[in-house]
Amino acid sequence: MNVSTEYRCGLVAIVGRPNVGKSTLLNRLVGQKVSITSRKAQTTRHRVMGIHTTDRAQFVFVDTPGFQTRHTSTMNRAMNKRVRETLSDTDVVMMLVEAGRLTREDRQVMELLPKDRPLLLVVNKVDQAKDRAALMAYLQQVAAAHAFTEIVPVSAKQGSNLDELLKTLEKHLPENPPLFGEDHVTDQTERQLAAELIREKVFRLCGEEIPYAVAVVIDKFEEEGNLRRIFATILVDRDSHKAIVIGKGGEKLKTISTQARLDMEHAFDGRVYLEVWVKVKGGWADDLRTLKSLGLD
Ligand SMILES: Nc1nc2c(ncn2[C@@H]2O[C@H](COP(=O)(O)OP(=O)(O)OP(=O)(O)O)[C@@H](O)[C@H]2O)c(=O)[nH]1
Repeated sequence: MNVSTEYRCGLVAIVGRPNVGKSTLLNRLVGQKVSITSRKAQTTRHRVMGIHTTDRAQFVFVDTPGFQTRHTSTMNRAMNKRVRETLSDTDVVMMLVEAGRLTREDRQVMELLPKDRPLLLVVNKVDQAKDRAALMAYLQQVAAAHAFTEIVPVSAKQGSNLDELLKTLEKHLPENPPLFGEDHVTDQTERQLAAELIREKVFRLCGEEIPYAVAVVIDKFEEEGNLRRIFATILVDRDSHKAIVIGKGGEKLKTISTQARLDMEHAFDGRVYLEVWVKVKGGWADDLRTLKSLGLD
């Protein structure tokens, strides 16, 4: 049997007003946060938040930049238009609400939902529902509020009914081969990946001249919206190696950090400010830091 003809894969947008449990659900569905080392054309308008792969399907969960429901000025109407366009770029839209609550903000989110995609309403936090009758009444209320393709009650926190949710989602994914292979996804943290990308550039750009192991320490890693500010130090064994890594007039180091930064922006799908220093390893303090960065302390 040719598996690829039956395999399902697609982009699943997760939307919902703040606090409905989007992050909790995503963590439950995909486990550890992943970094993508290779972006795909299909995902350029989205940020891939996580991937769940089985032997039958691959779910690529994405968020929708600019999704907001608070304002209705002209500028935001333009923004909402963009949000709508971005959402119709996905294969399935999954909207979350809290069991027992349907607020004005929820209704505003509903207004932004595309009409030509499968729409899944996930009623989260059912563990908080008072009783079965109240939950049934609530499900009827949300079913009347918008034309959802499916409604699935879950508790992201307790992990209940998530298999059912994935089964329902799978039905609505198009037949496609998986978008991401294992080699495109790493479960390294973004911090580790940043260090690895710098190290790789050092080897690529001065490999022959630096025969000894080079360690990269991430001194600071800050996230601010879509921008990551990363401060790193390349630790080398001797002064002569430091000179090689820095290069004439700092040219080599500049190339290393520019190439590493571009790779990071690609992998993290966001802007990166990168500052890289070179230091000669010396003394116990640096050695300790090196061991730490290698996870060997
Ligand atoms: N009781 C209960 N609480 C939940 C459940 N899912 C999430 N929560 C809680 O709801 C709160 C908000 O959850 P988040 O996952 O941060 O919500 P979010 O939608 O990502 O929020 P924003 O990042 O603000 O958009 C947290 O305190 C969660 O622990 C659930 O199934 N049951």
